[in-house]
Amino acid sequence: MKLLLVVAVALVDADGRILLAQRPPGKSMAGLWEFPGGKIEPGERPEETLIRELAEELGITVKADCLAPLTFASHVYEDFHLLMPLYVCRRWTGTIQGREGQALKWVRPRQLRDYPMPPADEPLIPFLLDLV
Ligand SMILES: Nc1nc2c([nH]c(=O)n2[C@@H]2O[C@H](COP(=O)(O)OP(=O)(O)OP(=O)(O)O)[C@@H](O)[C@H]2O)c(=O)[nH]1
Repeated sequence: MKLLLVVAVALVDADGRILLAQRPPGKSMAGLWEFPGGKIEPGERPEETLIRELAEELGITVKADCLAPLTFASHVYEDFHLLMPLYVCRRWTGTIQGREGQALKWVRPRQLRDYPMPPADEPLIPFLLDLV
């Protein structure tokens, strides 16, 4: 089975809320809420992937040393195995905007379970509850 490496980040604001992005219609798992991020392109370091994805998806600038590793997801989907490191970031520059038409929501860790997420993400929630 194919191993898919995706890198994601929990952006945390000054109130301890976490940013979720809603997968747009037409994509797999449309409507579910996920952490910003994406697939690692050949030759990229995971931090570079996140820096690129955060600029493309949200219009913000993040430095590699503001990305702290938190945990990872390992989940079997129907046609691939997802391995997804999750970073935490509390510092960025620029104003967050959904540049790909995706809805965005700042969510308190205790409210994360109110937002349907991809199945790979559910085991990550306790780590976020501990963090904030
Ligand atoms: N960015 C992100 N991707 C996630 C999360 N959880 C999760 O299962 N994934 C999966 O990881 C893959 C990320 O792909 P992507 O974000 O780069 O590309 P994409 O939306 O076009 O995916 P697609 O090829 O399934 O349509 C998707 O299969 C997505 O469903 C998450 O919290 N954040």
